[in-house]
Amino acid sequence: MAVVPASLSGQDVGSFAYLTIKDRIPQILTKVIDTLHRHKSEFFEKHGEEGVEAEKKAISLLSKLRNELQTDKPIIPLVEKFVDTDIWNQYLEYQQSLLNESDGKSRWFYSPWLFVECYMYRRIHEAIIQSPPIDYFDVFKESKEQNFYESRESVIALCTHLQQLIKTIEDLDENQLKDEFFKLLQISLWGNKCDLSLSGGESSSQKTDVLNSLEDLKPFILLNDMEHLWSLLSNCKKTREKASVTRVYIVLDNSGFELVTDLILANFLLSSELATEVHFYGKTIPWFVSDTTIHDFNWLIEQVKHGNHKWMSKCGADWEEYVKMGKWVYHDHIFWTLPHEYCAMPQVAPDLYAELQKAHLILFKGDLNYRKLTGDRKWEFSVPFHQALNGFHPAPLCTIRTLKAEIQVGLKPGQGEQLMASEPCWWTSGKYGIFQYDGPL
Ligand SMILES: O=P(O)(O)OC[C@@]1(O)O[C@H](CO)[C@@H](O)[C@@H]1O
Ligand SMILES: [Mn+2]
Repeated sequence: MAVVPASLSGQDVGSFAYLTIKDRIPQILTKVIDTLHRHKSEFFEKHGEEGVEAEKKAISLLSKLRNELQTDKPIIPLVEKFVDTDIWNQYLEYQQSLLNESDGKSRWFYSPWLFVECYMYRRIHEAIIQSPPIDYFDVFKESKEQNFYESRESVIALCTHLQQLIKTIEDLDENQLKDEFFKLLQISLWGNKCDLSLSGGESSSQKTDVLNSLEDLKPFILLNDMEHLWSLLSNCKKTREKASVTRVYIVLDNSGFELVTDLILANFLLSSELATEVHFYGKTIPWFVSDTTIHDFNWLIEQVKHGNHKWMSKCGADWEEYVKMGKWVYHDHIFWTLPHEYCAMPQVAPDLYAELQKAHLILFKGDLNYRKLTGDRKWEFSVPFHQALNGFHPAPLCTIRTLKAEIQVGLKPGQGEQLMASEPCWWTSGKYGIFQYDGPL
């Protein structure tokens, strides 16, 4: 095993991880409890007294969870049977086996941040599934929907742009097509600013005109491997035999505005023939507030289709058609909501790893994916991305992420230190973004 640095953790007082565990996570839990409260009458209407009792039970489980967290109690095993319960509990044991200090029990502030933060969302899910008949309830649904509604103007602008582009796409020369590809990649990048976990669950939608801001935002792209993506896909297009395929996989992040930007990009990939199939990977359970589940994916396409705007509706109708025709395929896998680093995928989820190996290119959206790709570890800024991936190389891949955690690799010597000196929050504010590629050049 290669030597890897220590994990980011709440032990480092004042770090972003510490502040997340201390402030942001309890704030999210409080919001979840409040959401359940607000739906009390809905539960009553649907399920009668049983619904109200279930709401009380879920709230009491969540209040207990918040107390465990705030008093830094030991991390306890999951109790409710679910597809991943055993894997989670094995992982908890594994984390305990790594401890040589304290009382040998994993604790919120002492254990790796990635582990405890994932565990918190998994415990929220447990509280819900332990509370039938409201065990179907997505506590983050409202916020995700609000994010979409508030971004309406930007969604219309993007759909209109895409439809105009498609009309003339066959007349574009190579350079023009490449420019358009780059534009939509950047839109998908900046779409990642809109996650709801960083804002503690508060509204974080897209209200500015992102299309006309791209030039101004360029200086904030710290690593820009877009050219590699173009070479790879345009080469696939040129050398592809008639009946063969080019598969692009998008490991999705947030629903709402970010998902729209990803679907716009995916639509362009098909229309430009840079890809012939797009596969999407979402989350099986509600995750990190705004992450996409199959319900969010279908809901959003439906909303776009009935958007009451010519070009928006056209996009929605086309997207529905792509799904029906199998040109767009949505996949679920429990691995995406486990706490493991991606380098563990071949052991933990060999079926998923084998699936990813079929991709011509995998796009990993968002900050959490970056944390899992690099193991959420204290890597030096200049360590090559390939090394930080620690053996995870299923296919050529690119991470598209705005920086929202204290982790960044692959920078030029001195670049990270310089940013640190001039702007201490550079890697947590979401102001900067990267396209970081790993694969054959
Ligand atoms: O993956 P995303 O949606 O881009 O970001 C997830 C995120 O908001 O969650 C954590 C804070 O709780 C941070 O790592 C990160 O900023
Ligand atoms: Mn997210």
